[in-house]
Amino acid sequence: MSVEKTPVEDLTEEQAAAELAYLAAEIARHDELYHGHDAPEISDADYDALKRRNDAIEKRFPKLIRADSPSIRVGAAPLPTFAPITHARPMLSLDNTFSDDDVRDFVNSVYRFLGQLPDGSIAFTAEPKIDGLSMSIRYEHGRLVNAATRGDGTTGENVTENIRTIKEIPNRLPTGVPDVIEVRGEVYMRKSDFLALNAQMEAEGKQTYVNPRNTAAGSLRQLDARVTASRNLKFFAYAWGEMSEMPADTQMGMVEKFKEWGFPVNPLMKRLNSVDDIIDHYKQIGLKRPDLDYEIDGVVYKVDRLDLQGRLGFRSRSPRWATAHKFPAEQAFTRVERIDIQVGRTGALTPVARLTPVTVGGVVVTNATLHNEDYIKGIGNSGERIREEEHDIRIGDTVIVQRAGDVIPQVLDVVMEKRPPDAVPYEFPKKCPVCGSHAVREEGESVRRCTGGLICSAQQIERLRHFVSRDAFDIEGFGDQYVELFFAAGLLKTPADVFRLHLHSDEVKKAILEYRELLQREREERTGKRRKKVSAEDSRSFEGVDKLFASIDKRRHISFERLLFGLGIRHIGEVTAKALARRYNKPLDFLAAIIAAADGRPGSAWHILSSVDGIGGVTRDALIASVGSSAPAGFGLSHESWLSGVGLNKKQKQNLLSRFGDAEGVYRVVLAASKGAPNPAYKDLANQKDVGEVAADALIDFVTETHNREAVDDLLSYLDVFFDQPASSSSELSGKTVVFTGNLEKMTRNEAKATAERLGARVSGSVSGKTDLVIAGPGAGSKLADAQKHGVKIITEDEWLSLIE
Ligand SMILES: NC(=O)c1ccc[n+]([C@@H]2O[C@H](COP(=O)([O-])OP(=O)(O)OC[C@H]3O[C@@H](n4cnc5c(N)ncnc54)[C@H](O)[C@@H]3O)[C@@H](O)[C@H]2O)c1
Ligand SMILES: [Zn+2]
Repeated sequence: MSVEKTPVEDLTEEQAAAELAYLAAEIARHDELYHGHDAPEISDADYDALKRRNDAIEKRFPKLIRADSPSIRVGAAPLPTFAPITHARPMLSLDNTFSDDDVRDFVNSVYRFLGQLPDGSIAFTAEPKIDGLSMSIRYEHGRLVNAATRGDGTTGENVTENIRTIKEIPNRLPTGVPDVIEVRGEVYMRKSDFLALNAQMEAEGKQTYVNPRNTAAGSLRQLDARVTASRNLKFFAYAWGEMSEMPADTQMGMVEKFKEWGFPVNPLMKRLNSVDDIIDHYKQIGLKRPDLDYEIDGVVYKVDRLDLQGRLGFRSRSPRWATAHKFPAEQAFTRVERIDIQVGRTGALTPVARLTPVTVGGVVVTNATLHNEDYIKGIGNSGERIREEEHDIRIGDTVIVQRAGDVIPQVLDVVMEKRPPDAVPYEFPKKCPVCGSHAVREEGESVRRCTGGLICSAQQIERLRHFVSRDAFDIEGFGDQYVELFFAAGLLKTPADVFRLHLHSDEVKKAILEYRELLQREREERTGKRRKKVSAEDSRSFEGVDKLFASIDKRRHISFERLLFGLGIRHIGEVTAKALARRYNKPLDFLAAIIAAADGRPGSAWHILSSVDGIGGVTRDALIASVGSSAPAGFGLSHESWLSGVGLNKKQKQNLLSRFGDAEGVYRVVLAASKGAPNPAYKDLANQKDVGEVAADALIDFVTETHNREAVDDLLSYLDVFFDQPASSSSELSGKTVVFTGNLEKMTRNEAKATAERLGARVSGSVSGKTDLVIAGPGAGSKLADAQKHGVKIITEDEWLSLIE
């Protein structure tokens, strides 16, 4: 998704520096994902756009070029899993060109650099840019001695054993080959092999691969060379590293030699002089692209004569004598058969278009994400149009999909001429397709979310993890694995199930045992070693289970604020939970307050009116009051004179008129707002410190969902909820600011903090003149020194404990 960016010419130096820092980190991250892990997060086109932005900023602010700039780095550091190999000559990247003009510029720059007129006398080779993984293979005395990936250009990964499994790559060379040669080229996977592999994965119920490039890279960088062998990888030779002797003096001549020596070379390579011929060859290759059995992402041009290449030399990350002319992102037409809604772990509803399968760049595309309901309508994240009016996406529509590189394809546009006459605008569901709870969309958000957090199976794992976590119910020993394990075993669905686990103690133990066996089997498969079987009688294995039940039991006595926070209601963080717990001191009061507030939840007109610039709460309420007392239209009072009578200043009046058209428009909105104005109960809830409207709305959404109330009632039947006493003002500590530092030995930090707060103290993270007391455990450092400096009283943990007794 594109975000509006400040044009490079408008950036201040400060903004430029900040953006370069961001881009350096972001591009390095994508390099690592792409080159290091063969698992990119963004498309190549998006990645290239980041690089271009970086280059443009650096061009305008050359002083700001960073030492870690992506314009001077290649690839990503080799993985430590493989032994490193330092390349005898660096393996560089290529400069990119995207338009015909860029190609002209490249050719002209070559002539200029060599001090020649662009008279067409210099020959260039043009060959497909294979989308694979570059490799340097070293032969000594005709024998393959090692092979390395590019890595960061200087050091690559030793993958010799894996390379030996590729049949196309000779192990021995014919006689007459120079003593030392390094042949470089691209390892790739054929599209047909890729599709067959995916078909097999699917048949075995396994995860399929995304594209041939990442699959080739992943297949090659395997610790077990047998896996590589099973993948039928291929190779094209097109470059070289160290050569003890040069067998040719042109690029073309070198590639011909490689062919003679038994290496596969690409048949579409040509030698050309004029820019027009070069561009024509690019187009020819582009036309053949869909029929080639390997993926290519452009055409590489290189100066043919090696002596000229030598004079042109290198920039920091690429040769000056070559460039890669990239193809635009690949697109195809297909039909939207269905729109499915997926519910994520946080409850977000994401629409996915199910497409008639279509091949885009060798990859069969069947799905495309539609992001959210606005995207379907053609509206972007900031409310801007991303497609023409009426080009909303409908079931039955023929659409243009783009697979800009590797990630999930996008639907670019709708072909209106092919829209079936009966296609209707897509109606986004208002209910969660997984659990049936209502799905709400918050003001200013594009995402619609399921409110049935506790009972929605799409979200349950996430909620349960949160429920048992440190800051919520704090159940000792209940880690994420247990949550997943018990969930999978059907023992744990809602929070109340946590307190029922001990009733299924045998099943709990069985689940844990099976899990341990699985871990052991995996370990054995990895290491090839067998171990003693874990036995059910092994009592030690289950020591932990009884402990777990004990720590669950301990938490049946729980504070209201932890309970509230533990439910994982959206926007109810610790601070808000605490504020609510302080305000209400019976669960029923709390529930009643929310139900009363639900009836008085303001309508959208009220929100719209509140959002007009310059209209604060007082003015808004005055406007609303005025429509209640005098009804203009019916009593001969014009809308204009009504508006003038409210007592607005000029600016406010202007803003209202420009937002709602005319006085009548303003009147209508105010009237609607008066009907949907918040009631006192809502205001009371939302106006509390640390609560606010967003949290109030989330609470209402949660409580008004029957399923949630049932789940909470169920939970409450196991709990003994206590409400923190309002801070007793008689306590010695009330109103004091305290700081804990060093290691506390008898209580956790959280416990210490909670007790201090219960006694009315404020807990701060740093010592200042305002601090009243520092509790220092062993290992206290700078805070202790600060306390001494400010003359603050310092006590030990034991002294603290006796103080609070
Ligand atoms: N999606 C992402 O997150 C992400 C991240 C990093 C890189 N990338 C993609 O990877 C590429 C950038 O990586 P790069 O630095 O390797 O540059 P590059 O792929 O643009 O060009 C250099 C490489 O081209 C290869 N190549 C293929 N055929 C060739 C031929 N005939 N002659 C010479 N070289 C040939 C070589 O392996 C060489 O190393 C871009 O396509 C970029 O979009 C994507
Ligand atoms: Zn749901």
